[in-house]
Amino acid sequence: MSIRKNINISAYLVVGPENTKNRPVGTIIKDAIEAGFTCIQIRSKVASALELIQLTREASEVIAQAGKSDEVALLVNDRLDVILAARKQGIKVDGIHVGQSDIPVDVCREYLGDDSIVGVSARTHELFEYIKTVDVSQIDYFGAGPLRETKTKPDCGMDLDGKIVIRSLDEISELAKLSPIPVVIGGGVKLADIPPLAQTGVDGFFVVSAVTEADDPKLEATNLVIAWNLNKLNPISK
Ligand SMILES: Cc1ncc(COP(=O)(O)OP(=O)(O)O)c(N)n1
Ligand SMILES: Cc1ncsc1CCOP(=O)(O)O
Ligand SMILES: [Mg+2]
Repeated sequence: MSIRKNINISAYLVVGPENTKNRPVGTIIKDAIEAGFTCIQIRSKVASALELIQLTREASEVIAQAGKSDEVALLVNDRLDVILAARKQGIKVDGIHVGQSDIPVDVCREYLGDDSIVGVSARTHELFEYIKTVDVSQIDYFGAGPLRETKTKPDCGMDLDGKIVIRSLDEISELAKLSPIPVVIGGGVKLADIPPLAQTGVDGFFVVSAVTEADDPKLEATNLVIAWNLNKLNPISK
């Protein structure tokens, strides 16, 4: 079955070389996958296209070596060009994550094809109206948040007036109920947040620093996965 139909965003790592305290990205990804993470996104605002292709290749190999190419999705943030180039080189990349100012969803879908995953960051401004009304026919999940401000992405949750809007657990529960497609929540998420977040009914959490900056990334990733699995509600069927 295509990984798109089987998408699992319950434990989602976003990572790039600027996040790892100089440790190899591939090693952090390996730790996360062995800990049970279900989705990996390569995201770098500093790496060149060639570096991103190489990181994507390493991530894809790590997933394959773990025997999880059919269960752990590998996405690239923003860079449709990088995905197309990687695929041209025979690298298995499963899709893209784009935000509100990135390449439009219909273009991503056209170039990546029906078996690919296209994830989209939900709009901050008028979030609930957006979730209820946007055409989701080509979108596989919404990324939303933040739970709190985060130095990993200082503009996360920035409203039209430049203020950062954080989301309460009640708002996140509402989002889970309203969204016609799965929702993954990130931005400032740490281990202690997982039990209440898992109880909101969303489909998953995403983290950067909780894992990539941990003294022991594998242990932290393991604890995050265990906490999610112990506390998650039965997903709302969508
Ligand atoms: C899973 C997930 N959700 C949201 C984002 C943020 O995407 P975007 O708004 O495009 O911002 P950048 O990540 O490009 O800075 C994400 N990357 N992943
Ligand atoms: C990529 C991204 N998109 C929204 S918040 C964020 C960064 C989250 O980083 P952290 O988990 O370190 O707060
Ligand atoms: Mg983006």
